[in-house]
Amino acid sequence: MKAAQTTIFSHFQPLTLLLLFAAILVVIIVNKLRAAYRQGIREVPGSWIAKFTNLWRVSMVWSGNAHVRYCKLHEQYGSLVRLAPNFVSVSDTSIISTVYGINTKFLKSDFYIVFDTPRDGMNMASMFSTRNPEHHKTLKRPVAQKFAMTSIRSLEPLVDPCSDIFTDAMQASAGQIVDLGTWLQWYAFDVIGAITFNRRFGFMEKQRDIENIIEGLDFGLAYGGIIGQMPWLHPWLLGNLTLRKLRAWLLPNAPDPVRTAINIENQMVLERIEEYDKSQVEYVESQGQDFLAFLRQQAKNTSTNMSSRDLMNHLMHNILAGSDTTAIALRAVLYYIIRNPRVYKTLQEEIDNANLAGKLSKNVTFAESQELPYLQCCLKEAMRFHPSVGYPLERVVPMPGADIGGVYLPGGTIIGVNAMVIHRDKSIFGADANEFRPERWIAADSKLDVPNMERHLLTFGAGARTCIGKNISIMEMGKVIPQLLRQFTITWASEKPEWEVKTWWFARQSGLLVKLERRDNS
Ligand code: HEM
Repeated sequence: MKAAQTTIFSHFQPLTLLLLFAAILVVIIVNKLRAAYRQGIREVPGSWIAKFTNLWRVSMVWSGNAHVRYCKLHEQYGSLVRLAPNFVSVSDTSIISTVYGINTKFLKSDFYIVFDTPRDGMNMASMFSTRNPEHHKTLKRPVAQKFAMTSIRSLEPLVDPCSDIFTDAMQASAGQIVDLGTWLQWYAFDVIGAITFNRRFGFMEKQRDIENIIEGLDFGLAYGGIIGQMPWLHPWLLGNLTLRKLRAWLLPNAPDPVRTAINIENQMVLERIEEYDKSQVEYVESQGQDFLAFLRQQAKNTSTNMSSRDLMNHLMHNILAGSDTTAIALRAVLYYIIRNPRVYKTLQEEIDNANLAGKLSKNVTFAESQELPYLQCCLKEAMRFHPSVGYPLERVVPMPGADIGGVYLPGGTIIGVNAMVIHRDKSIFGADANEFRPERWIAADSKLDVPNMERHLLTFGAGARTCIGKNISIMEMGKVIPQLLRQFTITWASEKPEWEVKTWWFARQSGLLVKLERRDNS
């Protein structure tokens, strides 16, 4: 044994070790050079460091300024920008239908694995995060009907009590400075709880971050946004079940998105599933418009048995995909209205006239909101000016490669179009694309090609994987905003001239401090 050890050791003399390291270094350098100067992608301009390492891209998103940086990079380099050895950001809009369209061969990249959620000891892809088109179809089939326009109205009775709690709380705070951004987040979370499993989280009633849900999910977004740039790290970090347990044991008070998700599942969703299963007749008849009731009822009607894992996957996914996104859009609408007196006045007049004509119910309905054309323009313009997602929607170029914006990129290259960049494209949205101007969406008045603008509005993504919850959000916004503006005059009350935006996947705003004064209508 001793002799054997001596023999092995004798092979590793300093010179041998040095040669070994040198060989490894040469292999790494050669691989880096090959990746950097791969045919096709080498023609794409960008920072020279980005050719060699993903760290450049990580440093770019780390600051939370990606929404600004992406725009500047495209201004500097043009429609294709290389941000990493294997990643190209694209602002050439002619590729959108090929890359994102129905039956596309450009599949979601591994960026999305950071949004898989843990369940039963494994990481599980959701309808949003799955990279596999067949899996996507399987997940989408049972729920698609509930997201359809025809079903949206059935959700309104679940939304109305949330709007009342919200406006009542604003009544109580009238005249004081209110952090409207936080309230809109509480509102959006409570609405999504109500429509998903017929229970509000209670953020608005308790006026605080219950069970640190918001803190945990914020941390998850920052983690996902940064680690998603190097997704191969994820299995060694929060994607690793053992490491996660160790982290929770060592740092019990640190924000933990996984624990947050598990807490929501165990403390809220499971309880509702049990309640539903115990008294389903009463539940369905009295309140059964929510997603849980729909899925349980559908399984019963079709004699299919959706596993509790799949059921949980659908319900949790609604909560994760539909809360922050809507809160960001709501903040954007109100912020830009408040900061643009001309727009505010026009919108206020539209709402007041409709109200005087008896066209608005106590709880404004979705149908009524759609009869307010200027409001609809404000919603679109705010979501154009400040889309909720601030990163490119990443897709993988299929084998053997594809022509992207005039450059033939090899299969396996990751590309993505960023709504933040496209939405400021003057050739689509007009010379004043950098201004907030809802009138651009009025087809009769606008000198712009409005249908073309609609096609390039990427707030909800595009094509095969476009947002399935879009109508729910538009319904939510269309209902609450007129209700709020009918009751209050809202003014900017922060000492700072603007809000602050930090982007880690979602472009989240803070500092939306306002004062609400009661109006005669309240
Ligand atoms: C203003 C609010 C919202 C915005 C801005 C938004 C944005 C988006 C975007 C950009 C995508 C595409 C992501 C990609 O291609 O990588 C997406 C997908 C998705 N969103 Fe939304 N979303 C919103 C509200 C909602 C709501 C309320 C729900 C559910 C209740 C929801 C559920 C989903 C789902 C399930 C997908 C994946 C669809 C698929 O791959 O088939 N979203 N969303």
